[in-house]
Amino acid sequence: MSAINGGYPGPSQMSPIDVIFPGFSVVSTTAHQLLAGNLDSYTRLFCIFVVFVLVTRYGVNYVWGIVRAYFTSTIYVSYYDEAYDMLVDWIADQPFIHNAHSLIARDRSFYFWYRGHFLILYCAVKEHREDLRISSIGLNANILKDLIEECREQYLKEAQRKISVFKHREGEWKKAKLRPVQPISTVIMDEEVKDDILRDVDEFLDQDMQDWYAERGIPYKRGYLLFGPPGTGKSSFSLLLAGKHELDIYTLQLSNISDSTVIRLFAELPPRCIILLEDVDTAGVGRRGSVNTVQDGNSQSAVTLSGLLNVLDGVSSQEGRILIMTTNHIDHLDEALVRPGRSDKKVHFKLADQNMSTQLFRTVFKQLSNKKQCNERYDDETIEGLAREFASKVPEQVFSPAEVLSFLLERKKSPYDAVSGIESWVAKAKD
Ligand SMILES: Nc1ncnc2c1ncn2[C@@H]1O[C@H](COP(=O)(O)OP(=O)(O)OP(=O)(O)O)[C@@H](O)[C@H]1O
Repeated sequence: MSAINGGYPGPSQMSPIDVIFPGFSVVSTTAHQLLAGNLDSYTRLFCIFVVFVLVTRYGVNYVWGIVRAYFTSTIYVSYYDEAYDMLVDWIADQPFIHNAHSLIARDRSFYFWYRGHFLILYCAVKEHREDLRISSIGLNANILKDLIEECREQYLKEAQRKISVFKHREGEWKKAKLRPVQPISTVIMDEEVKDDILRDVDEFLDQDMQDWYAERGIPYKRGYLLFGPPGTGKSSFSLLLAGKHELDIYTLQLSNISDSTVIRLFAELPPRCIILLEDVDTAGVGRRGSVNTVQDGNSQSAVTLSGLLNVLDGVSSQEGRILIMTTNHIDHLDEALVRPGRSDKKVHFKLADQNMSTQLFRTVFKQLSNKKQCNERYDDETIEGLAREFASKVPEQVFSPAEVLSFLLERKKSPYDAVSGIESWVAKAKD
């Protein structure tokens, strides 16, 4: 034994130097034996292998630890920092990540190039929250500052692409949520009808238009009545219209509100905004004489048609406000509500026809570049053929776009399943 060890501590014995350089004893013992040449060739090969493993295991880590400690710049982003959300949003769009949430679920490192610099992203999970650390080689931290700045800019740009939706609560407007702005093309409807209303809104919001109205003494406001069966896209269209023009949207359910509250809420509207009155027919204000009685505080009060008309015509509802009323039953509405001046344009939202079913199919199964797909990749031609086949099996004007979309979403993993399942779904739905 002593001949083999040659006076050096064996692998099982720890020398104090092992604390500083783990594995030192093993390496030095082996090296000594090799240099002494008193081993047979198999043992020598084995020793070389062990040395190699140890050097790889400890040496690389050790050198990397030194580089990290003394030759890298690092920024730490805690879960509670504002920069955390910005960074995670940015990471989610990077090609080296396929799913940002899988990144954030466990301890791991990612290596990537950013503007010609090699960066390391490390995610550390601590007590159900994650902290991020990004390092670059070199002592100049400018590249990390640039990265954070880019994340911030992207984040702010995205926030701008969200619209504020206000709802009324206890007689006050409350910001309900920020909604991401999607293109209005995602609402599928007759293209001519859509173009017509979009052109009308564009023209109304044109910069010179306010003066044009003022010079002629015409109140600067515009009203639209969107009518059609449930689930045909009336509310979605209104929200996306707000997004398109970067306007805040104020939504009002008239069914539990009094005249005095409506007056107060309209008085608080900002100059340029959209006010959305949903399902005006169900509010009890659809026709003259009908009164919707509600509890408002302690006193019995009700929103009335005349009360609503006064508010819509009043000064507080001018200055560039767009009124959108939606209803499932245009025939239930009083003429006064439908007439031009209050409803300048009436837009019919229809049940799905063949063209709409084809477009809904495309929406669900189209391939998005750089985005993770939840279904297998199919080429455009295949999707196009399947979309036409699918639409030919959906009867015209029977189902709402919401119903067709919901059917497709349940089968979003396979366009073939959607095509093969549509006939039995239609038959069942018609029963
Ligand atoms: N024309 C459409 N194009 C695309 N998606 C649609 C369309 N219509 C409905 N949808 C889908 O159905 C959901 C419900 O639609 P939405 O609330 O806009 O319908 P609505 O006509 O306002 O219904 P309601 O009359 O019941 O208020 C939407 O979130 C959207 O996903």
